[in-house]
Amino acid sequence: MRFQPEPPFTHGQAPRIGVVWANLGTPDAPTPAALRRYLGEFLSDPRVVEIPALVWKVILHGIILRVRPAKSAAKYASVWTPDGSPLAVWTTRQAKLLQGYLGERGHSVTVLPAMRYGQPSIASALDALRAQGADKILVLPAYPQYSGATTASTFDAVSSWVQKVRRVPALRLVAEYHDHPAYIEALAASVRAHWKVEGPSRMLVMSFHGMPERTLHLGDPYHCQCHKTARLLAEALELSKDQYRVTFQSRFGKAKWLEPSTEPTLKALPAQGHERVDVICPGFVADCLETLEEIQMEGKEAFLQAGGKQFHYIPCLNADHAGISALVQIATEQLAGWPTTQAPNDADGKASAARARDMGAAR
Ligand SMILES: C=CC1=C(C)c2cc3[nH]c(cc4nc(cc5[nH]c(cc1n2)c(C)c5CCC(=O)O)C(CCC(=O)O)=C4C)c(C)c3C=C
Ligand SMILES: [Fe+2]
Ligand SMILES: [Fe+2]
Repeated sequence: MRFQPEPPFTHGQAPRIGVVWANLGTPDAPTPAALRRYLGEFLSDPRVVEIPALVWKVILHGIILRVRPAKSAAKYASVWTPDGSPLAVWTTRQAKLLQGYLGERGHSVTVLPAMRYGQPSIASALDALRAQGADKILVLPAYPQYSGATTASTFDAVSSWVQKVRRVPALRLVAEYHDHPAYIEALAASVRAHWKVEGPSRMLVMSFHGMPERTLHLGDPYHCQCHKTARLLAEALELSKDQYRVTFQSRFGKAKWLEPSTEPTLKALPAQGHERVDVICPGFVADCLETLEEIQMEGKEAFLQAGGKQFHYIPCLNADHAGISALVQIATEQLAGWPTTQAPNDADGKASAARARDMGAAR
């Protein structure tokens, strides 16, 4: 069958509005086998690695998937929690909180977490929302800054699902929110809260996930959006230019990536007179391998070994009240015009009355 069967429909069923809170995905265990599955899917996405397919297939299967899974599994094991991978734990919790906060503000919507790679897949979240009767769905990626590798790839997954569905719901895709005042203020509040306990820092490093530099020249707005987020955050914190740095982490492969790189920057700071550094990762809304292992563990070690004395990692927004409130504000603006404030019973009553009338007229 070309199009999958529609979920059962009962006349009078209240239409629902759904939100998909979409993140990258993470392995389901910190083991080489799970990493091979995860990296195999992730790194086969042409949005992530933009080199000719055949050449990449040979490198990926011949080298990378033989070597990297064991190394990455050991890194994941160092941050794994009793409830699973931090990225999965936070993303699930954030979806629940988002639905709860939206409900408290009178918006009756179902929010489901989804992962671009692994489970729960974007298609399964969209199927689940359709099964609940959702005829309007907002897709909110967990990426404030747009990039082809992340945001566009999420939209690709939505579009593949659309091509298999008979009754396609109304869809809205949120492309970016890198300069949204509520998101900037949530980040600023998290830094201020940290400084209230630890005292202010003379150097704040804002570390974003890297991308191949070529994507910048090809017109990907990611680099520009990271810099705008950083500038707005610095302004909110009243930092002068010499009190913060914008860096890029998680380099992959041999191509040139965006500069400056986080680790060399951290290593250079002590010689420039900085005994203390505070690091925040504003592009990640949830702590994950890249923030916990690469920054909080490896970054700290690099800074201390280079002569630094105090390394402070400022966690991602995670389940932070201001962070979730910012996401609620972003979602609410994007849901504008959709009847989210209609009480389900009310909607149910109106829908069944209207349908009964339609059916009567049709007979
Ligand atoms: C060519 C490779 C990669 C590109 C391009 C890339 C872009 C990119 N990634 C994120 C966010 C995350 N990446 C994470 C892990 C991760 N990223 C890559 C490679 C590329 N990322 C790899 C191989 C991995 C897996 C870990 C490893 O083996 O090193 C994660 C963490 C996932 C987790 O499970 O915790 C996130 C989040 C962004 C935002 C981005 C482009 C802007
Ligand atoms: Fe990545
Ligand atoms: Fe990494």
